[in-house]
Amino acid sequence: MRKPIIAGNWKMNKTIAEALAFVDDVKERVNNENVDAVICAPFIALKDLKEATKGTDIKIGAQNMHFEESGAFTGEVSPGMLKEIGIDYVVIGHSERREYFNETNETVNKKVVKALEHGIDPILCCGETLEQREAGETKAHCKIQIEEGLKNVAKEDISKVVIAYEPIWAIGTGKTATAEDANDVISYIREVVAGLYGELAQDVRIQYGGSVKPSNVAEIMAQSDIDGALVGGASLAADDYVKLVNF
Ligand SMILES: O=C[C@H](O)COP(=O)(O)O
Repeated sequence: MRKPIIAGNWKMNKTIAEALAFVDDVKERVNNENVDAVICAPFIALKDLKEATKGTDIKIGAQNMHFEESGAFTGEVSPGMLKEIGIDYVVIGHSERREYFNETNETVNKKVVKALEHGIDPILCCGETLEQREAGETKAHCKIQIEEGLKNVAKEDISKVVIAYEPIWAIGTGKTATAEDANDVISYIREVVAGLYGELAQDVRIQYGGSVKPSNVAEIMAQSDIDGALVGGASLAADDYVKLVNF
C-alpha cells in the first residue's frame, strides 16, 4: 500500500518570516494521517522550518542540492548540509532546473544517487513540453528521463524514490492534464520502473504536478496510479495547502 504524498514546492517564494508564519498557521490543521505532507522551501528557510515543524505531521524538503560532498562549487549546497539539519526530501530535476540551470539526466541521476546515499528521499521530476506532447512523444520522453534518472539506484532503495510527473505545459498555467491523462502517463511510468525493478515498482510513489489546486486534488488523487501531488502556486496560500493535504 503506497502512502500518498502531497508536497508543496514553494519555488523562490517566502522569506524566513513568511515561511514561519505559514507553518504557524497550518500546523494544527494538517491532520491527514493517511498522507505525507511536505513543504519544499528555499534553502535559507529550511533549518527554521525543521525546528518549527518538530512534533507536527509536516515534513520538510529542499528544492535542489549538489551531487558532490564538498568543494569549489560556489553557490551550491551539499547533501551532507541538508542531512545535518534533518531534511526529509529533496526535489531533483524539476523542469525549471533543467530549463534555467542546465540540469541534464546525467546530473539529475548523480543527485538522486547521492540523496539516497545520505538518507534523503529524492523527488525525481519528469515531464514533457507542449511540443513533445503534440508530437506524441510524451511517454518516450518520460521513459528516458526515468531510466536515466534511476541509473545505479539499488533495488533496496527504489521504494524511497518518489517520482513526480509534471507536464511542463501544465505548470503554473492553470491548464491541468485531465486526471485520466495524467493517470495514463503515470501508469506507463510505473511500467517503466517495473521494467527496471519488477514488482518493486508497486511500492514507488508517483505524483502528478501541474496546476493542482483544492478544487481538482480529490479527482486527481482518486486515480488508480496517482499517489500524490507536487504543488507549486496553490501551496503558497495556507488555507489552500491545508485543503490540499487534507483532501
Ligand atoms: O513543482 C511544482 C510544479 O512545478 C507545479 O507548479 P504549479 O502547481 O504552480 O503548476
